[in-house]
Amino acid sequence: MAKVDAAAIAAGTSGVALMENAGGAVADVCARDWRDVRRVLILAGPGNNGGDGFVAARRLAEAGHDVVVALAGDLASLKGDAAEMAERWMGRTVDLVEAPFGWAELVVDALFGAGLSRPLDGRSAAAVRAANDSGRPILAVDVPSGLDGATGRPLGDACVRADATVTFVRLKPGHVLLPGRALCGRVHLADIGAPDSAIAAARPAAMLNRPALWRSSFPEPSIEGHKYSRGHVAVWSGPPLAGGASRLAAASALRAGAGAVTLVGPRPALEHHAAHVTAVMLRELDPRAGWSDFLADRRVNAWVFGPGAGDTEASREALDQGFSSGGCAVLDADVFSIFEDRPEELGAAIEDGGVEAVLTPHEGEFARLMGGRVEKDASKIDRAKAAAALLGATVVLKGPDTVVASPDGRAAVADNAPAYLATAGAGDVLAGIAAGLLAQGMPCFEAAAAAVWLHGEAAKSFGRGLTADDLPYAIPAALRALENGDRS
Ligand SMILES: NC(=O)C1=CN([C@@H]2O[C@H](COP(=O)(O)OP(=O)(O)OC[C@H]3O[C@@H](n4cnc5c(N)ncnc54)[C@H](OP(=O)(O)O)[C@@H]3O)[C@@H](O)[C@H]2O)[C@@H](O)CC1
Ligand SMILES: [K+]
Repeated sequence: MAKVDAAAIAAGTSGVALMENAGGAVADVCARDWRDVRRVLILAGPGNNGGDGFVAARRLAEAGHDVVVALAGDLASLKGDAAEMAERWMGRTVDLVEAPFGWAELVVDALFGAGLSRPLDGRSAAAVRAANDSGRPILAVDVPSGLDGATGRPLGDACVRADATVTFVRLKPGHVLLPGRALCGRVHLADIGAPDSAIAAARPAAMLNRPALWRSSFPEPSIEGHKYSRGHVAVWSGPPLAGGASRLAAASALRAGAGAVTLVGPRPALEHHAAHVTAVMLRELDPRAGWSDFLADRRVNAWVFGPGAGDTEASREALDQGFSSGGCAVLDADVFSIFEDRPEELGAAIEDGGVEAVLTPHEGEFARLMGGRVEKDASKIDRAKAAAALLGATVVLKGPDTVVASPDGRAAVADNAPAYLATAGAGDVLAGIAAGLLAQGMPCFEAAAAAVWLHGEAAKSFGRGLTADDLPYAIPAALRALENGDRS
């Protein structure tokens, strides 16, 4: 944002104009979302975030509100645009320690924004705690004070818990990554007049995971096609009593549009599968040849390994065969135990086999695989990107804010997963959807991002009470939402 700011100013939009628009947007949200509120307390910090607060104070007072500004520090030490805006404020200003929380009906948090450089302490930490404890609604300017907008994590113990946040130009990682997203409340994005050329000057760290990002490569079934032209997915099945996971993946790959899906495994496991599946095919494993012959069949376009596979000798052997046969692969679950603390070796196996791989670890599996190689304080976006670069694969770092990262540096963050999607087996479904899309020719990053989005939409269409068993049946509703252009 500092780059955008500088480029906007160089292109002729003054810093004061940007600040006027930013503060104006805050006042507009106050007036719109808190229509009946009259008494507004504005907590203003020592930098430009505080400057936005002074503009909002003036605009709200002009609109007839009773406004008090509680300033951290003294007026004389304000600088630049913030000093200018403080000068234009003709109303009441008190010291932060005298902030009248009891009087206020709404608190605007303009203490710290993008310039937060260390944990809050002393008077600002006390003010933030008092604001949170006041029971008054809080509207944060840019980011809730105390939150690191780049990582989505508070820098220390004290952080504003806002009901709503107004940010400018573009969302920041902290508005979508957790716990930041929860601390922001409803997020309003305001255009403050930064020209497009200035915005283009900054490369975004990530995109929101929306259909616009991958829709152009989403597979469209052709009327002239047949089942194999829509792709064939092979799913490795582990031992009989762990079969549910691979079955969920297989059913989901089919629902995502793969023309054919086969579960491959030892006979006792297939006998269990046979009691459950109909459209999914079963292929008994040749105890001598393994599944490499099957994968070598040119009609298998994508394979899934991990769900319910088990960390056994047979599993390791089958995974090796998978790597040697190349193709597209979704690697999940037990793959991360098999390669515990050995991501370089997993990366080498992917590279040597010429495999186009999508890896789908949750945080625990990610830590198991990566050991200490990725800085744990880095943002979830940066951690996923670092792993993707090291592994030479698309990494889907799962959670309520799933990040998909490509080795080429692109990343997408999902914000559409409902809380009840955190249920046993949901990850197996995600792996299956991704494989179904890969088999239809979608590139890894796009397939992974689309799978994550569809997974979230499927869950939402089903609603609460969802189990992973329900998810494959809910995929058609998500595909319909995509077709109808919802949320694109
Ligand atoms: N294009 C845009 O997006 C636009 C952005 N705008 C707005 O500008 C905001 C960014 O402004 P900013 O850079 O001045 O930083 P800001 O957050 O006000 O804080 C810096 C001050 O706080 C201090 N400080 C830091 N941490 C501290 C701590 N823990 N405890 C105590 N002090 C601490 C720090 O001191 P220092 O670290 O230098 O010692 C410095 O004095 C942005 O969020 C948005 O609201 C709009 O106006 C216009 C267009
Ligand atoms: K703030």
